[in-house]
Amino acid sequence: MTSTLRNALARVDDPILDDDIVSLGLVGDVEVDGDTAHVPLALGAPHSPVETQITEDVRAVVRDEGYEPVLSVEIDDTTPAGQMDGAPNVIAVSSGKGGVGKSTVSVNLATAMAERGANVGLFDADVYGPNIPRMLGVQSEPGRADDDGTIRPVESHGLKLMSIGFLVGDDDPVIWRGAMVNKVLTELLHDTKWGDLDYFVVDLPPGTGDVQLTLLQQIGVLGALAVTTPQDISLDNARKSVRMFEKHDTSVLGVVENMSGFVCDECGTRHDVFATGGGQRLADEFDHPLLAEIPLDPAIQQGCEIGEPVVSDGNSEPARAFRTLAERTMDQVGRERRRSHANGAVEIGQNQ
Ligand SMILES: Nc1ncnc2c1ncn2[C@@H]1O[C@H](COP(=O)(O)OP(=O)(O)OP(=O)(O)O)[C@@H](O)[C@H]1O
Repeated sequence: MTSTLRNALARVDDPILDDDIVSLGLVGDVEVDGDTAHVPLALGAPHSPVETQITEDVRAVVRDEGYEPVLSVEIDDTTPAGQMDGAPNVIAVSSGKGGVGKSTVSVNLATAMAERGANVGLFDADVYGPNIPRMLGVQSEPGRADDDGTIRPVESHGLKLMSIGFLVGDDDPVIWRGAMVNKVLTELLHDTKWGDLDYFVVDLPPGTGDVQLTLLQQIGVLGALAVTTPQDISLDNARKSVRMFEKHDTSVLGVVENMSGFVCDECGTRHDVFATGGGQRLADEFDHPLLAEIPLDPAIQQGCEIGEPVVSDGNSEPARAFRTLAERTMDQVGRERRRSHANGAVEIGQNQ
């Protein structure tokens, strides 16, 4: 009976890994109990579009076979899980240089993931410009938790937020040396009571120095996003970021082109203020996907000023672009995790 069900589940495809979920080793031991079928699935990117589709397809097949589905989700893989309680999928948002919109991308990405139903933590590690609390309109400071002295993150827009800005204030010039920055960031990260998270977005300081590397190693990053604007000078810096990740065996989930073009309200014409096609060129050069092109739009900047991420703004063009970014990023996370599980399963001979 369970083998019939297993065979039926092979009708469900993983559209990213391009094979069926049984052959990929994503279906564990199926158990039938009366008219209920328990199906363990190896999935790693909660609320991602593709994994949502896979679970819906599995439920439909199980029902077609005459059972009520009960799914459980657990994954074994070799990708780094965040080294915090709850081992979330850690996504580092990086840029080779400051001012390209890395923090704006981090905030809107994290908000969009939370709006899809995921538990999301956002860590503002940008020591040189910790302005995420302001971008989220956060007035309060994090509190000490009563029981064990850990710090409780601030909750805002469905996210759990901790920022180095809560310690230094965003007007204070940071004159710390690298070692001190590392120490403070590491303590802040580990002393925060994050709870169970699905995704953990880290807004890295711009550049490719020691601070960035230490953080990558400390947190256990699953993959990075490289944010760039379209013009050559920004691309040169973004290229350095991508090389830094590759050198340290950190996957690059994709490239984000920000300030990609400005569409005039009045005439509807697109103006490529900062040249065009740079993000795609960078993506092609390293064979990574271009995940989104975020337009240059005053609403994005205004959202940052008033503390309301533009992604929550209904159907506007920038909101849609950030939502696309979140969906594709989550799908890239799922791809990394399922692929790693599938490869492991093949190696240890479980995928027969
Ligand atoms: N697509 C966009 N359209 C309009 N304004 C934008 C866009 N992206 C970012 N901005 C604005 O550009 C400024 C810089 O953005 P942000 O602080 O996110 O950059 P950053 O790369 O994180 O900088 P740093 O690393 O120096 O802190 C902000 O005022 C922000 O509101």
